[in-house]
Amino acid sequence: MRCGVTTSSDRQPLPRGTEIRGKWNGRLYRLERLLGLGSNGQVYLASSDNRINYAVKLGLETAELQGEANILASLDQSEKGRQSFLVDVDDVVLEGKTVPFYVMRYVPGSPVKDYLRQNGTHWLGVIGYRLLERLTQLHDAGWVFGDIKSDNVLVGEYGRVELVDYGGASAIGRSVRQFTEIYDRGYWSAGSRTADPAYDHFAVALLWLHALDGKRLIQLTRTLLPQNRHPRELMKLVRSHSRLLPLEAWMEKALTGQFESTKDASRQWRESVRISQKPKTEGDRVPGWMVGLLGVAIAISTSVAAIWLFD
Ligand SMILES: Nc1ncnc2c1ncn2[C@@H]1O[C@H](COP(=O)(O)OP(=O)(O)OP(=O)(O)O)[C@@H](O)[C@H]1O
Repeated sequence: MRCGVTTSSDRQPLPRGTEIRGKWNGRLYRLERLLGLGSNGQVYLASSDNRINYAVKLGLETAELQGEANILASLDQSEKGRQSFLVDVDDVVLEGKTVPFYVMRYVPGSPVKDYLRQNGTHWLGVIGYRLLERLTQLHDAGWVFGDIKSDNVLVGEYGRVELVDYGGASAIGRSVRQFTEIYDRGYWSAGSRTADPAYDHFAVALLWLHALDGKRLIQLTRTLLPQNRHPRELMKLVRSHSRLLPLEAWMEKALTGQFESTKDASRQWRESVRISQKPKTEGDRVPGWMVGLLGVAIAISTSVAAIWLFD
């Protein structure tokens, strides 16, 4: 969990149009707008060489930022088939102070909770599947994401899913570096904080509970005595929610660490969604194109195919 020490996020955001030039590598970035304030730093959408597709993270804690950049570099190394995420690491002098920063590929999209609110919960099947596919790649490369939560799971056009904030990623077998309390299996007495794929499966289940039934989840965390925090309490929420009930078996396995692998979690998700999409009444019917979209995501998992579907 993050400790609440003072960091650059407590500082006023830098005005739009601020230019920063790296002290060592010399690249110039123009900060276009603030994307997010984290406990560790400020993240800006930025342009360089007239391309607006960078996210620059500025912080005051050199060690912390350097640690995050190192993780991103190792991830790029172990996931060679993917487009690199880390672009640059440098320092900039601002008002006489040296401020470390690193530059990432910009990920367009909205936090998954907002996306489902704006576009409808019928997107859950496709988004959930794509999230599990991304986690499969990460786990196969030897990493656990750790800090899964709505702000870190961004959904773009046609339900495309990308993770941000890899600062919390941990090598499998190490302790989870960073987590958010209500998503943490340790908090719910459901297992250790050792990084294994099941740690992420648990957090994915909490993500769906939080996104679809946030009020009751928060209420539960406020009223339960610590010794009563347990997956069975979470399952009571699942069983009494019309959207989550069809995913009951999947949610139970995720909350109790019963998937053999993330591939297995992904396969069982697909199966649960397929069954839950069978309409019980006419009004229940999931749009045909949505079923098709999941089918195509499964077959090829590329957005090109999704765009084609809409043409
Ligand atoms: N590469 C990116 N592309 C787009 N948005 C991003 C990117 N990286 C971060 N963000 C946005 O900035 C926010 C804060 O960034 P980040 O999570 O890295 O900071 P943090 O200090 O680790 O935050 P937290 O305390 O919330 O974990 C993210 O929630 C996300 O909305």
